[in-house]
Amino acid sequence: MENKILTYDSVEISFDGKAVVQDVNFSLAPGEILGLVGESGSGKSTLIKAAMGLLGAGGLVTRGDIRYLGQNILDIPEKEKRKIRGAKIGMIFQDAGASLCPIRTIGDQIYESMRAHQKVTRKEAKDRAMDLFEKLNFKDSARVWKSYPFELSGGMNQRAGIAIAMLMNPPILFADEPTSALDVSVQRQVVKEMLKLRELFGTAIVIVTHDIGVVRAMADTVLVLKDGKTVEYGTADVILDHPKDPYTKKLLAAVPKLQRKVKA
Ligand SMILES: Nc1ncnc2c1ncn2[C@@H]1O[C@H](COP(=O)(O)OP(=O)(O)OP(=O)(O)O)[C@@H](O)[C@H]1O
Repeated sequence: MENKILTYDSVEISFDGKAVVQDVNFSLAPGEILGLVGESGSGKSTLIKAAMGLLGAGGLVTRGDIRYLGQNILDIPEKEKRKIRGAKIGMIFQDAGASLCPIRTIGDQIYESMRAHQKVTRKEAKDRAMDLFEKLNFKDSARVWKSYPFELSGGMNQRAGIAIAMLMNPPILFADEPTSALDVSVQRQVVKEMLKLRELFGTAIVIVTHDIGVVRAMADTVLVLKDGKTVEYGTADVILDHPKDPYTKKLLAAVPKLQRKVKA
C-alpha cells in the first residue's frame, strides 16, 4: 500500500445521477504501466478524467476515493488540484498534437506551460526541452523548438505534445489513446518514447487504448472494463495470455494494429 503512487478505491462515477463507472479498484506503483482496456463507452476516459477533476458539469465521483500519494484528491480544493494537474499527473490525448495552439511556436508553448508551474527562464526551458528531445531521438530538436505546429507532421506534433507533458516530469502520466490517430511507424515511435520516459524518469503510466498490441508492448498490469465495471484486473502476462472472461477473450481477438504492422 505504502509504495503506491495512485490508488482508486471502490470508485463510482455518475453523470446526472446515473452511475457509469462502478466499484473500480486499482493501484499504481512508481514506474508501473497499467493498460486500461474495454469497448467504447466502457468508462476508460471517465476514470482518468475523474482523477484530473475534468468530468465537467454533471459528472461526479459518487463513491470511493482516488488517492495520490495517500491524499484523497477528490477532497482537495480546485486551486490545489490545478497544481497536481500537469505537474504531478501529466496527460496526453489522442489529439495532443491538435491541442497545440496553431499560432504559437512549439518553443513558446513549452516555455509557457513550464512557467505556469515553476520559475524558469526561457533559456532554461529551452535547455530542458532540447535535452529531452535529444533523449527521445527527435531528428532536429532546434527546428522543432522554433516551429509552428503546421510546419510539423501530425506525428511530430503528437510527439511534441507528449514531450511537453513530460517536461514537467510528472510522476504519473495518463495517456488516453495517444497512438490511435497516428500511422503505424509513428505509433511504434510513440510507444518506444513512453517506455523511454518510464526508464528515464520512473514515470508511472495509465495507458487507455483499443490496441492490444500497444498493451502488449507496454503494460505491466491490465484492467479490463465493461459497462463501467471491472471484468478482470491483474498482471499483463496473466490477463493477455490466460484471460478468464469471454469479454476479455473477445477484446484480445481483435487484431492489434501494432502487431499486425510489425509482422507485415
Ligand atoms: N459528459 C458526459 N455526460 C453524460 N454521460 C457521459 C459523459 N461523458 C461520458 N459519459 C458516459 O459515460 C460512459 C463512459 O464513457 P467514456 O467516454 O468514459 O468511455 P470510454 O471507454 O472512454 O469510450 P471510448 O473508448 O469511446 O473513448 C458512457 O456511457 C458515456 O456515454
